[in-house]
Amino acid sequence: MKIAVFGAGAWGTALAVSAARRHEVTLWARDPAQAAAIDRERENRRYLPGIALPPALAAATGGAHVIPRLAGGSDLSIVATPMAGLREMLTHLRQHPGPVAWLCKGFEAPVGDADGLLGHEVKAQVAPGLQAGILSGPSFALEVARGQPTALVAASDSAVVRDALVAAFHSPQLRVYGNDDVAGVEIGGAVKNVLAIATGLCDGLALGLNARAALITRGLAEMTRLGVALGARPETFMGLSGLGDLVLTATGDLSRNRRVGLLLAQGATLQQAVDSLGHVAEGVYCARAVVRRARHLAVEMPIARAVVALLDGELAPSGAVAALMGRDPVAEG
Ligand SMILES: NC(=O)c1ccc[n+]([C@@H]2O[C@H](COP(=O)([O-])OP(=O)(O)OC[C@H]3O[C@@H](n4cnc5c(N)ncnc54)[C@H](O)[C@@H]3O)[C@@H](O)[C@H]2O)c1
Ligand SMILES: O=P(O)(O)OC[C@H](O)CO
Repeated sequence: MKIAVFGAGAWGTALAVSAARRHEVTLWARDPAQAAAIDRERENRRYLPGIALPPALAAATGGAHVIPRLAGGSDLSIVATPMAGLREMLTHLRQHPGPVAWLCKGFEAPVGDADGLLGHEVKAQVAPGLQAGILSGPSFALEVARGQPTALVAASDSAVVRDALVAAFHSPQLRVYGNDDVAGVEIGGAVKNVLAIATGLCDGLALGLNARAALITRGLAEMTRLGVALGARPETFMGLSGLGDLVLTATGDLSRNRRVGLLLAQGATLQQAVDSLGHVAEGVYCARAVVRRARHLAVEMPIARAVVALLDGELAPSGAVAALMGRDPVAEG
């Protein structure tokens, strides 16, 4: 099949590499110099160094006007930008019938009094006719690019989209499970980023393994509460995009979000932490949206609130710990 991947960061490149072992893949980079370097060097040295690109992967560039044409010539289009680029990409794809899937894990940053939206809510606003979904789950780009065993979840209310994602990416190295709980899969992928900042902080402060297990477990409870309030199924949070991605991101040192927490614990400023990554850490950008939506729905999310207070400089790392541990006793649930 023919697959177009829009966005040549670490994750778009890794999935393009994985699919190009069996399919014809075009990897679109918005920066012409980056596209030329990828084609010349047969490697994405800026975002995924050390991974050779298969011959069936071609780099492309060009302004927004080429996006509908590339999508039209493909059986599946993948939006591989961070959450901040999803709205614009879907706008360029609004006349396209699909199938389309995005990879980003987050909420849009809130604008004014409006809530920050999940991917499917952005799609409903800008491209309501598009057959679309999300590919998510516990997956570090480097491991997927190396062909290490990984399981993903393809979420869409359209069986056409789920089937296209399975046909494109399922392989002996990569299992792709279908799910029609789009909101649940999106919320799992977004909230785990915020919680990974918290566990990075916890480990950076050497608070211990008990503390880390408590954060993961109580974080999962927060994620599930928000998800159910937003219409997701509770069992989704026991799956790949809930517990699975939370465990990976909260404990795996390849995680950029976890690294933000580790760096803050060492005394770095948020700007220093973000600058040192060279990649997006979505938890930094969506934590406020998570907390705001929770507040509007009267959902209690103390860990996410502590992360926002830390990111906003209202609490120091030690203050965030004290704020969480000093809360009144409550029943587990
Ligand atoms: N890296 C991973 O292991 C991984 C795994 C699963 C999901 N994700 C998610 O995939 C998304 C992309 O992550 P990544 O690791 O590829 O990020 P990255 O930082 O490695 O690369 C981001 C890419 O998007 C481009 N970009 C940035 N802002 C843009 C915008 N507004 N419009 C268009 N293009 C833009 C950049 O030029 C770059 O090519 C994130 O939401 C991330 O949470 C990442
Ligand atoms: O590096 P992170 O923290 O953005 O996490 C990458 C993936 O989302 C893990 O599934």
